[in-house]
This record gives sequence, structure tokens and C-alpha cells, in this order.
Amino acid sequence: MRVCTRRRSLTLRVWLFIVFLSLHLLVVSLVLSVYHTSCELPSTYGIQTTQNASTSEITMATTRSVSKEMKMVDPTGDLAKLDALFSHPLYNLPTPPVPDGDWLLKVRTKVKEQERSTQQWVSANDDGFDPILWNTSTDTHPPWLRFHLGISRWQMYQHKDPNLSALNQQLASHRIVSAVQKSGGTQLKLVMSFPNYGQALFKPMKQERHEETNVNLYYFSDFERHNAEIAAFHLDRILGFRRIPPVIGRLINVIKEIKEVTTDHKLVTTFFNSPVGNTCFHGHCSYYCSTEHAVCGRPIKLEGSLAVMLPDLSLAPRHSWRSPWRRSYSRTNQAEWETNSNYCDTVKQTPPYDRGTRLVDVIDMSILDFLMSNMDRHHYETFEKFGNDTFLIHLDNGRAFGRHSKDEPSILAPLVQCCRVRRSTLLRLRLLSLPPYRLSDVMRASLSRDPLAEVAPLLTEPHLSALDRRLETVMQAIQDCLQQHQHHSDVIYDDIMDYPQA
Ligand SMILES: Nc1ncnc2c1ncn2[C@@H]1O[C@H](COP(=O)(O)OP(=O)(O)OP(=O)(O)O)[C@@H](O)[C@H]1O
Ligand SMILES: [Mn+2]
Repeated sequence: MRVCTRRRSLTLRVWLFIVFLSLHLLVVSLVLSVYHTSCELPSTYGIQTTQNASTSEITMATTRSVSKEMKMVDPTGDLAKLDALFSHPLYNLPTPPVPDGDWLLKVRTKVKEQERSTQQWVSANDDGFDPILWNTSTDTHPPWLRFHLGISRWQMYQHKDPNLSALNQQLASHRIVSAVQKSGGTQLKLVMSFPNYGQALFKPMKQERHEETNVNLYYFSDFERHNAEIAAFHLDRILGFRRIPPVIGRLINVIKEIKEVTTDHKLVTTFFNSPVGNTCFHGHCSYYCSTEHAVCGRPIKLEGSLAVMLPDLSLAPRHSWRSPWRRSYSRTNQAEWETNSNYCDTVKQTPPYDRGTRLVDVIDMSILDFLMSNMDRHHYETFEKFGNDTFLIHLDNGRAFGRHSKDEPSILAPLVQCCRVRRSTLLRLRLLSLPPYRLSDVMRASLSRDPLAEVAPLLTEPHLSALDRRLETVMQAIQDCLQQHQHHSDVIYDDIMDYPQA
């Protein structure tokens, strides 16, 4: 009797187990079929759901097909690296809310003044502009105005700024209403205006991406490169600085978007057709503005960089600072920092470098410049409103990325001579030297999002590899500093005390 009861309960348990297993398999196959339809994976990546496939096999097959699908969208996995980088805690450090006085512009006064100044301007150039429909409510603001209102004491824009993609979209596609030459500076550049009163600084393509700067050219007579302006914006953002205004690339129709819309008659007179029928122009400036150095469309399309304009100087005046490590801009003279190895001691005692973050910010700038090999950082700017306690604006990066086969160690002089670096910078540089976040890979990914990437990659592979090589040099320089100093705190400026020590 007892044996019989035991046998019955065993049979019952076996049945229950079979029912459980079948239900389980049913659920798994249902889930997989839903997944299959929602992802619409191509049949070649179909998941094998044969009855004898075990659950772990199914899971493995699913993972394989999902990663294969990701590879189709992101063939090298670089975009995933870039997303991982920007999601890393080092890029998402908790920051206290920005105090009212730390915004560059106040909404009420800003919008009113902007309206007044643009309306005055509209009365002179009535054509092509949209009516002003914005008011004090953020929802009504065009992306360029949101960008202006988002500038604060410590950064040009926020990390993961939701406005960036709309801003880029407009820079890339908005109708160009006017294009006039920007005065000042040495090379040709145009201020372009859009129907919603947004403006951008256009620098035309002067050099092919694969060309290296002629070795006989001095740094001060090098061309400015449109792709260097674009790549500098991406690099600054990847370094976590956010001190360069957004720059994108665009193909411009030189006839319709420059010649036919400009009010700059002097500019119009410099247009001509080249012997092969391309439309060229050269404008007026102190360098490379002649028939021999004209910029030419192919036959009318010309590549260029568009940097969003900062608020007008009348609303947000800027101070231009001569860099303590400025080069001599002469073929024969040397600057003091090139011969005096104790130069930094003097700088450290000179205001504004004697307190606050100014010195480490100049050192950050030298790291950025060394990575992209920019020897032309004679000045930097700050917003006057913020006094000495503020970020440094890194404008004018067109002479970067000239040569990939040579590094210029003297650009790192501020770091090497002062042996000081922000801890946040050091930690991010360390991250960028690890394979999952490798600098060249995240730069490749970031640049692939620029509209001109469709024409050709914005930086050639040798330029991308140079970034990794130069990053190693920076890390080595910091390592040498740490070895030369007894206390790490002599070298590392701890700007992120709450962040765990490595
Ligand atoms: N995005 C911007 N918004 C507003 N002003 C800008 C912007 N970019 C550059 N400028 C201003 O335009 C001027 C010239 O720009 P830039 O330095 O890039 O040209 P440049 O021809 O290389 O000049 P230089 O030969 O003096 O180095 C600078 O004084 C700078 O203040
Ligand atoms: Mn310049």
C-alpha cells in the first residue's frame, strides 16, 4: 500500500516536472518569437529554436545575433565605446546647481536685448529672415539662443546637452541668408546668418585631409584647416573640457550660399572661374587671400567648418589673454619659456596664475594642443563677466592636425615645466588610454557623426593613431612629474575630492 502511494506521488512529480518544463519552453519560445519580430533580424541571423536546443544554447544564439546586429550598425564597435565613455562616472560627476550669477546671460534682459539688436539689424537686411517668435519661455527659443543661455562660468555647454543635436542639425541644414567676411584675424573666414538669426563662423577647406603640412612652413604661416576646427571640438568634448563652441562640417554652394546672398561687395569682386571651370574666391585678408591661394568649389560645392557664434561682444564681452607660453612668431627669436627652465616659477607668482584654476586650465589647454599638435595658441579668451574664476575659451584651432608623423614636445611645456595637472583631467586621460575607451576609437566614432564624414573621414587613420601615441607621451610626462615630487599633491590638483581614489 505504502509502495503504491510512493509510486503514485513519484509519477505525479514526474508529470509536474514535464508540465513545468513544457511551460518553460513555451514561454522561452514565445519570448524569442516576440523578440524576433520586434528586432526584425535578417533571416541569416535567425535564432535556432529547434525543440532539442537547450535554453543556454538559445541564449547564446540570441547574444550572438544581437551583437552581430550591433556590429552592422556600428561595424567597429567605436560608437559603443563612445557611449560607454560618456556614461562613465568620470563624465557624470555630481555637480551642484549653477547659481544665478554663474550663467553668462540672464533670460529676461538677454532676450529683450537680443530682440532689440536683431530687430535693428533686420530693418537693414529685411530679406530671408523669419519673424521673431520667441519670448522668455525656453520652449520658444531657437537652438542657438538656448546654447547662449546655457553658457556658464565653468563650461560652454553641459555634458549630454539635449540642445546640441538640434543646434548641429540647424548648423548643418539651415538656409544661409547672408555671408559676410569676418574682419580681423589673418585668414579668410565668413560670418553666415540663418533665418532664425543664428550665426556661424565659416572656415573654408584649404588642404586635403591626407596632406601633411609642408615641413618648411613655420607654424605661424601654416594654413588653417576646416577639419581641424571640427576635430578640435570633438576632442575637447571627449577630454571632458567643453571649452570649444560646437563646430560642424558642411558642404556649401559657393554661388547660392555665398555669392548670391552676400552684402559684402568687396567679397563678390574676388569671385572667378578657375581654368577647369570651378568657382573660386579669395576675399581680403593678410594671409593667403590672393588668386594663387583662392578657395574653390568642385565645381561649386565647397567644404567648410561652421562654428556657432558666441553671444555678441556687446552682450557678453570677452577678455583676450596672451598665453604665458606664447611662441615668438619669428623665425629667429625664442620666447623666454624656451630657454628658462624655471619659467613656471615666475608664472606661478604672477596673477591670475597665482591662484584658483587658471594655471591648471592653461595646462589642460596645452594637453589638448599637444594631442592635436596645435602650436598656434598665442591667446585664449574668457568671458569678462566671470572675472578670473572661469573656464578658458579655446577658439581658433585651425592650425591643429597639420602633421601626424611628427609630435611637437614643446607644446607640452606648461605641463612639463609646472608639473601640475587637474585630477579630473588625469583620470579621464587614463581612461582614454585603456582599450575599451581608446582615444583614437572614440574620436573616430565621434567624428563619424559629423555631416562631412559622408564625404570622407574627418581625420585620416594616421592622425587618429597619432592621438594615441601623443596620449602616451602626456601620461609619461605626468608619471615623470610624480616621480620627481615627494608628494602627489604637489603635482595633482584635486578638483574632484569626492571621487574615490584609484
Ligand atoms: N565661434 C566664435 N564666436 C564668436 N567669435 C569668434 C568665434 N570664433 C572666433 N571668433 C573670433 O574671431 C576672431 C578671429 O577668429 P580666429 O582666431 O579663429 O581667426 P584667425 O584668422 O585664425 O585669427 P588669428 O590669425 O588672429 O589667429 C577671434 O578674435 C575670435 O575672437
Ligand atoms: Mn589663427
